[in-house]
Amino acid sequence: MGTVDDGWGAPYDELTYIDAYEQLEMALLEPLDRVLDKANVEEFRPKFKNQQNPKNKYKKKMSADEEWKNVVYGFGTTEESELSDHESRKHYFQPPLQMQRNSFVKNVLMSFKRSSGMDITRLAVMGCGEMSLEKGICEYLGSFGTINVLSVDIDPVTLSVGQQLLEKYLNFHGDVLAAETGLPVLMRSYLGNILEPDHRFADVDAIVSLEVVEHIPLEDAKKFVNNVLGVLMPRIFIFSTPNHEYNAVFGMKPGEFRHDDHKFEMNRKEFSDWLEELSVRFPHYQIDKPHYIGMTNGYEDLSGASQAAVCRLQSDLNTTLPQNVTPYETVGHVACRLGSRLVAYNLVRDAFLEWLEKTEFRESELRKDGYTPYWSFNVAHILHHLHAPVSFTSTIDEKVASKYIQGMSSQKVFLDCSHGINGIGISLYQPKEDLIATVRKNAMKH
Ligand SMILES: C[S@@+](CC[C@H](N)C(=O)[O-])C[C@H]1O[C@@H](n2cnc3c(N)ncnc32)[C@H](O)[C@@H]1O
Ligand SMILES: [Mg+2]
Repeated sequence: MGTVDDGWGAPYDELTYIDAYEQLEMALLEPLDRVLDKANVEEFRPKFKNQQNPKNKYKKKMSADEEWKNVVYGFGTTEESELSDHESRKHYFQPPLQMQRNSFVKNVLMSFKRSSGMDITRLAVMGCGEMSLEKGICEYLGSFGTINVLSVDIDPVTLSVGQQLLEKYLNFHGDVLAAETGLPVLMRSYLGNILEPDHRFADVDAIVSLEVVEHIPLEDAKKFVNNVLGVLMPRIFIFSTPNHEYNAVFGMKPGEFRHDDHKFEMNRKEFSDWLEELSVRFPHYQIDKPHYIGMTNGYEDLSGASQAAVCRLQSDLNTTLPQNVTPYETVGHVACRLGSRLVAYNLVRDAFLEWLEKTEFRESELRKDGYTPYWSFNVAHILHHLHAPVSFTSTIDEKVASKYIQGMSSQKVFLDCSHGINGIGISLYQPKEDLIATVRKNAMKH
């Protein structure tokens, strides 16, 4: 890999890409420690909490909250008001709070990558839940220089839902992701308790844990954070938790928690005191003052709905956790195939050039059914000249390859599907040398 002058993108060469793809395919063949029962995503949505505790679904919510919504937005009760998770009533925040938290993480990681000049090769998400963050940031993973994402959660049902939603997302956005710059990313999920450190999570550059600590008793939550900063020691750690004072905005009574499963909620002073304590205890981390996420007009004095900590490792310390400490079980893996379009394009280009050099254009094979005499060639034959593992070449579609060839030849080649195959046509009056020169010139840059 070359150096990046402005800290963005990554000028990987073809070989690096192909190697990465090959490694990815191998990793996807590794057996999982456990296969999770497939959870029913439809039933599970919209909130995991209701699913775990179906009674909550029918609990009537306070009217103060509904009144507030009426006042501010002029609409009445919706299904959302039946949710036990107050903040997820999306009308409070535009964009939704969850999305704002994800983009906060994206921005912090982007600037961390830029200022440190180092790739965030491995990124871990602890208490990943439905993998909202994973979905939200996958298109940026190339800019971070990420090739591995590790996600862990203790709840197999949530994890199964997360896996399914992530896979759906990756498939649906496959084309966009393929056009992004970056190496392919292996996204692996683990079943485990974040209170127990696992060496694979000690070996990462960044750890993110959004809205998780408050779901664990305070003492354990502190133990978890101490483990991250003292044992796992990532280069950057980001975690968030609700700002309890902000519950007033949702029309909640003082002391009432935002979510039934919360074991504690902190006000701004408690959270900032916690971060002070951490700074003293872990002097090798520089810990920012709390960041606030999710604002509502008229409530500026309450700062924001979520409070987040950003901790950056100051010295070149590494974990002392032994490699054989791996309590988490691997339960899934999926590929985010960033950059594959560029690789495919350049491979097709090399194949086309090689084919052009080796193929004789014989007079006897000229077709005369067109406006001018031309040769028609089967694209499949050109693709025999692809030099890459089958696992990759098999993902290159013939039709798409024909379009690439048409583009790289500056339209000096035309698409010819008139003979029942994916073909390209080359006119008798198109000099071969000129065609080769054009294709050489039209390399797509990483
Ligand atoms: C409110 S959800 C947040 C999910 C996700 N981070 C997000 O931002 O959407 C909290 C998650 O923490 C997980 N969790 C709670 N205690 C845990 C533990 N001890 N180990 C691992 N995960 C835990 C829960 O299963 C749940 O999925
Ligand atoms: Mg929560």
